[in-house]
Amino acid sequence: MTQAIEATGLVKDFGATRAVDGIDLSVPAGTIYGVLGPNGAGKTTTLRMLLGIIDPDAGHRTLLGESVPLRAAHLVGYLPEERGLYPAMTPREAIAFMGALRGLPLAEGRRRADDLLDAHDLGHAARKPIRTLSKGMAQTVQLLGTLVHRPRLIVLDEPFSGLDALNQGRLEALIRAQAADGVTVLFSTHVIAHAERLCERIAIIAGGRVRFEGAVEEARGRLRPQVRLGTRAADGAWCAALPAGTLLEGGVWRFELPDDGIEPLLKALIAGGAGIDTLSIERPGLHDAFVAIAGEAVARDMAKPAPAEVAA
Ligand SMILES: Nc1ncnc2c1ncn2[C@@H]1O[C@H](COP(=O)(O)OP(=O)(O)OP(=O)(O)O)[C@@H](O)[C@H]1O
Repeated sequence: MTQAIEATGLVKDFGATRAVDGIDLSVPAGTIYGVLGPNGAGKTTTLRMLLGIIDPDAGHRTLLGESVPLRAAHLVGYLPEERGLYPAMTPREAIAFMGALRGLPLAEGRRRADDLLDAHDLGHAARKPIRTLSKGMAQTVQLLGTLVHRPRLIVLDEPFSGLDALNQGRLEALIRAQAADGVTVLFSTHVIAHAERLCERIAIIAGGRVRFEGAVEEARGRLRPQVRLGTRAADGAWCAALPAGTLLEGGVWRFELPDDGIEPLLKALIAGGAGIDTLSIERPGLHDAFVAIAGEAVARDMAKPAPAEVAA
């Protein structure tokens, strides 16, 4: 199997609302894959359909080779967007319980829970009621419960929301470690930076549709590198050599890298006595690519926190 997940033409309506409007995506086995989109884009509904928690109104999906996704449930770990653990349970019991729900014997679950909690600096809290833990600690416990049965595919819905910077960094490390072990990781996010740092491939979703699906590098490659050039001379005949569309911003020329590279332009500037002060050539980031693909309005919506984050 080369694809951990394949979906074609997924559609889901809730009453008069079309939450997902014909989504295709494929997640290669062993990759870290990001589903990016603003709140309400249809990410959660898509993940739930992929996992078999809800059925699509139209379309097909295959999960770890199973056309009935629930048949692969024991090989899958899922962290839902709504977090919640029984407050009276201990982390050790909660993790073992979550493993048992995926077919792991309880005794083995407890053993693994102890190891996982120790490895994540939570050994001291293993036997305390969850209600006494901080929110970040409880979220880590839930995540460990998602991993305890050693799934081959992990699906995390907005896993970074509600975590402080330290715990976000830890979660990034954990996702990388899982992928290094050959586990496929699929996560949704409305924060482009997390996807840029972690993902090989992404789907950009807005309004229930996929606007882009493919490698992060391919998305970034859709935009040309940007050149910033500072010159000592304010103008001269050499200005004619600057590409069409060049802007002057705060005394610095800004333009897209020409097809034939920077050298012919530099020769013209040197010959014309422009006096080169500063020069930088920058590859566009995923944020710029996102704006080009999905538009400014969707990119602005991405910056808005999820309702759950506002309430937190
Ligand atoms: N069970 C439901 N009943 C009615 N409408 C729903 C239901 N679930 C989702 N929707 C609607 O479907 C659309 C997509 O929601 P979805 O939760 O999939 O988006 P999302 O991208 O995950 O956003 P968020 O991160 O805010 O959850 C939204 O308009 C939402 O209000």
